[in-house]
Amino acid sequence: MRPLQKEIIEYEKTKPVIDVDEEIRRSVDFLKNYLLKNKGLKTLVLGISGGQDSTLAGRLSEIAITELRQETKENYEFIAVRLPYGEQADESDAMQAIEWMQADKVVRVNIKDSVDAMVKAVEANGMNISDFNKGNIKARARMIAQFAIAGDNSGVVVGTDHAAENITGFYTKFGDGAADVTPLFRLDKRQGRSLLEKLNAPKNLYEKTPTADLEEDRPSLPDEKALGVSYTDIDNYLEGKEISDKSAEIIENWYKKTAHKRRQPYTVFDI
Ligand SMILES: Nc1ncnc2c1ncn2[C@@H]1O[C@H](COP(=O)(O)OP(=O)(O)OC[C@H]2O[C@@H]([n+]3cccc(C(=O)O)c3)[C@H](O)[C@@H]2O)[C@@H](O)[C@H]1O
Ligand SMILES: Nc1ncnc2c1ncn2[C@@H]1O[C@H](COP(=O)(O)OP(=O)(O)OP(=O)(O)O)[C@@H](O)[C@H]1O
Ligand SMILES: [Mg+2]
Repeated sequence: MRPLQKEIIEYEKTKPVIDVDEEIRRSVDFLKNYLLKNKGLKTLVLGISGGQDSTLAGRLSEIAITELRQETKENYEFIAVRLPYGEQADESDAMQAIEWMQADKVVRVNIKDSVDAMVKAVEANGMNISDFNKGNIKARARMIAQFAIAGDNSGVVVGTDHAAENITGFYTKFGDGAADVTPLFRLDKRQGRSLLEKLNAPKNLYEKTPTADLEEDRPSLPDEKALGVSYTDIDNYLEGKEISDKSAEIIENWYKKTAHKRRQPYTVFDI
């Protein structure tokens, strides 16, 4: 195994082989225990995009909340949040995911006006916000909405970060990277898919091509195209398998380049 590969696997805590039932239970119990240990917290809040990760994190959240309600007789709730930028091309997938996970409540916040207003206000200073940069504003607008909903409902924001995304830093810093609890941390992409399969999710949702879908110039751009490496290679790398030097180098470059996203802000004590 490559020396950095070993270090990354230890950091991401990915197992080469998982017991799917055990991992489902582990995530559900984690969410339940977190709410039970932090008295006053009653709600889990999560944006549902129609993609694999939020479908899984949403179903795990609903299972946790349903069990908590049954076991405590208290008013725990899971709020699924739709956060389209205007019209979303795969809106029907998002609604199918919400129906399947049986979310207690659905809230819809269209982020278009706030994102466009932010772009306009910044550009009024003579700057030009690129389509790529605007994509990160969209991810941060979604973060603001979810924290506002959590704030109004004694809730915490669920994040969908997992090993195969964390390793490449393929998320917006303080955007979708910002959350209170991340039940998928440790799992790679195919392991997440196997949890969804076990939970009897609709196949079209977990076999869908992963996309951040943040750019207007490149709609539904597959993550694998943006990253230059496949999730199969990333998963194999995280499971300690040998992959081509070319793919390993791409992964390790992303890992090094995005180190700043996996930590607290730098201070005078860091340099
Ligand atoms: N060395 C360093 N030390 C400390 N801070 C550093 C830094 N380099 C950049 N930064 C800071 O980080 C910022 C850049 O990071 P960031 O804003 O995240 O932006 P960036 O990493 O450039 O872009 C985010 C990437 O994640 C993808 N994404 C975003 C959201 C969701 C998903 C998804 O899969 O759903 C994917 C998106 O498509 C794009 O490729 C800079 O503006 C700067 O503020
Ligand atoms: N249009 C959206 N509406 C609601 N939430 C969203 C939307 N887009 C992104 N999100 C949130 O941002 C998270 C990060 O997006 P990401 O694309 O990594 O995950 P995903 O769409 O759930 O799965 P996949 O990686 O398979 O596309 C989502 O899991 C979801 O919580
Ligand atoms: Mg997506």
